[in-house]
Amino acid sequence: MGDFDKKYNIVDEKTPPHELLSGHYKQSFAYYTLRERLPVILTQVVDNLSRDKDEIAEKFGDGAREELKEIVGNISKLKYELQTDKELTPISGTSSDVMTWNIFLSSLNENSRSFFNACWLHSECYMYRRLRSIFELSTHLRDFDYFQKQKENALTCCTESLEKVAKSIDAHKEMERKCFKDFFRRLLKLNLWGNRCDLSISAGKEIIQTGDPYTDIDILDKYILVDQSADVWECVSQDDTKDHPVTFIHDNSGFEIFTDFLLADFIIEQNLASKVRFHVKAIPWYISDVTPHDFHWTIDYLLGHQSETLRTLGSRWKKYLENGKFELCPVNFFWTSPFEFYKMAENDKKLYTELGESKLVIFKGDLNYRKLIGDYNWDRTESFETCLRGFRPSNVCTLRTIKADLICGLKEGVGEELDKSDPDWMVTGKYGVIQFALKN
Ligand SMILES: O=P(O)(O)OC[C@H]1O[C@](O)(CO)[C@@H](O)[C@@H]1O
Ligand SMILES: [Mn+2]
Repeated sequence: MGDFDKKYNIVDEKTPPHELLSGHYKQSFAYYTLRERLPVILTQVVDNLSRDKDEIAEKFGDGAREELKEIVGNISKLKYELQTDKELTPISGTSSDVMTWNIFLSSLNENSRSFFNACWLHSECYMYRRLRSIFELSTHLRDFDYFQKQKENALTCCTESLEKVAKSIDAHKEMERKCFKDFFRRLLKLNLWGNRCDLSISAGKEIIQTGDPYTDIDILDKYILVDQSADVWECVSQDDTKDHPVTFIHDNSGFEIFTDFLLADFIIEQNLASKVRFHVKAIPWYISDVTPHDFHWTIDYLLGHQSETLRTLGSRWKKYLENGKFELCPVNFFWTSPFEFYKMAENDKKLYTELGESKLVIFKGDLNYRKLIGDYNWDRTESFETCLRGFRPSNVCTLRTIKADLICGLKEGVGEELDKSDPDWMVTGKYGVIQFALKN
């Protein structure tokens, strides 16, 4: 265990003998994120509020216009605290997660309880949680989603591509059952690359998906550093588990959630599982993460689209929601807590048990990956199973494009090669992994 880790009370028997990622290290991506990326994200929220103030006042009333001034002041205060590495003070708010957050914060050692000295995962989640409190404590804007417009744009700006993908998939569906394995693996890869499109990495600018990513998908295979898609197929195609759901832990709105639905659709159509469950975030999170509103909005948007292909998909998915083949799980604050997933069994036993009912749980994206293996400087060849530290409530799959400097499960030499050929390979989202672990 590094000296730095010893400063934390969060150390327990599952803590690996590696350094934590933290803004404390000036050459790190954590430092760059806290110093450059997060202040920009806060500034953009302020800019968007001022740009949209008339629209907001129209929707939430004149009281909201008045409150906006105070809200902007509080966001600036949060930005100042972040930039000057202030202490992570208790969260105020009315939601049921406030107490858990504050107990967690008070468990951190005093000398590591600040933005740049805390573990990166914790201080970054903390910033998004504090931002939410500012609105939560207001009278008129409690339910306002300050990232909503960006999330909606992320879908509406790529409908051409959505249509192409959907058409191309339909054409391929006519295949024989013996080819379903390849078809499924392609959908899985499409779903992986859909994760390139999150908004927090681009500080809120849309990443426009063009072309037909389904047909082009094989070209990207060279960027998949670990490909266990065959194991995922093995798991999902087991006949004796088809009465068990497949569960998605969603990540981003826009193109990504569309590809989540395409994969879920295939699972239902091919009767691989009787239902697909979806978990989303309870509050606006990391700009693009899906909330219940985004989930329904996406399906309704497709349902009302002028493209017949998209309308057909939208109405099928709406029907699945009505007949229970798709199930949006009740919001759970565990997903926006500071906890790594190995802590789920002790912090939310019910959720852990519920995930255990599934034949497969698919964790989408970079942040979920960080919570699966923890913000540690793992040996890059360490096995995925080891890094999960016991968190295997069910068969677990992760589809993650690499946007943070932590990874596991690589073959010997792969990381070193990339360090030389593409020094930024861990933070651009250009590379991805499909990793899988069997239930405990
Ligand atoms: O939407 P995702 O894939 O979880 O990515 C979230 C973003 O947050 C980070 O994990 C930290 O800022 C990035 O590395 C990534 O850009
Ligand atoms: Mn995200």
